Amino acid sequence: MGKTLVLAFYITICCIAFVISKIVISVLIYRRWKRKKVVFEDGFSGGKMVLFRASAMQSLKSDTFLKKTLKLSNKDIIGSGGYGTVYKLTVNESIAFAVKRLNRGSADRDRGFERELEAMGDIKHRNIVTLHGYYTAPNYNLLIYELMPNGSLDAVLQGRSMEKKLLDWPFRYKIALGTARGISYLHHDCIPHIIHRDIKSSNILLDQNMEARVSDFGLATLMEPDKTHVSTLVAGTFGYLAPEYFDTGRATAKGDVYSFGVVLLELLTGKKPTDEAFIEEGTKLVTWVKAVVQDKKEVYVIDSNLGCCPTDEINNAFSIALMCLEPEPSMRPTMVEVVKMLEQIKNNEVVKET
Ligand SMILES: Nc1ncnc2c1ncn2[C@@H]1O[C@H](COP(=O)(O)OP(=O)(O)OP(=O)(O)O)[C@@H](O)[C@H]1O
Repeated sequence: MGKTLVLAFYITICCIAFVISKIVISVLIYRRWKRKKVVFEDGFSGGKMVLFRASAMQSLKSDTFLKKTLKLSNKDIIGSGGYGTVYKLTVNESIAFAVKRLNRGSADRDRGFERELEAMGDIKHRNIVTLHGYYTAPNYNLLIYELMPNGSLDAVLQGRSMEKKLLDWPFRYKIALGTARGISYLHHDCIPHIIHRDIKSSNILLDQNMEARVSDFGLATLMEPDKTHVSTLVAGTFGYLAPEYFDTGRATAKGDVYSFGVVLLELLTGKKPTDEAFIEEGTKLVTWVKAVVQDKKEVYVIDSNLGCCPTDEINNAFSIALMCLEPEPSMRPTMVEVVKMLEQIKNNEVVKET
């Protein structure tokens, strides 16, 4: 009787394990299928369009989409950066995309396009802009993203895209936390891990709910799990780069943490790290804020548009920013720790140095 029971127990365990393994395999196959591509060749211009299979793309006919993409003109431009121009592609009243055009010809730009595909091809996270597909032609490449209706954080902070006063402390806190979660996902959950290398307010886009989405992976570096750094040529944006990067040329996750610290200061003070006033005075946003915090005068430097906000929350946010901006990289928290500390702010817990 005893033996029969033991046997029945083992058989049950085996059956459950079998069913669970089948479910896991099915989920993996489904996820891979979802990311499968629909490829559309364009005989006329010699280009190739690849659309990732996702719900947003399913209702679209690739040839209609391709025709609309090829018709983009100056009137559709919504932004431009050092590497390319961004257009709004309207499919119909309810569906629109952002299309970034990168002219080919320089190895730098081609490499940026490849990096973006490598890094973003498989990512799906609520705080990272989704890449829906791409188009590659002999003279240029296009990247097709979901459209972020509220534009970039720097435009909002500088009052270029919507009323700055709308961006009060609860919104800024939400943006800081969302950005931190997005970077934390890249650093800790993606395999291989991803170092963004160009975290700055113009690369943080805002969706219809003012939720932050990290974008622009043109400089991103994929890092094998056992590595701590990747050697690169100095690239990134002045004002956001960690000091050690100039000496070592090494891209590390702690470099992204530093850049995030600068963005957090921008959110708190409303000042641009590249503000000419700092250059004229021979200082930097980071140095200026450090002196202010040392004198316990945070309240005098916060952006007046933050509205009425709890002082302890603001002081804690300043402390987190300064931890991220530690000159010694090993003293900076990881992005997982940053997320935790930011979450503690709303739980009224005192943020402690890590
Ligand atoms: N998915 C998107 N939805 C809405 N607007 C976007 C999107 N992607 C980019 N933009 C707009 O286009 C602008 C330019 O973006 P882009 O990534 O080319 O350059 P950048 O980050 O501003 O500068 P650089 O690439 O030189 O560092 C952004 O600041 C933003 O306003």
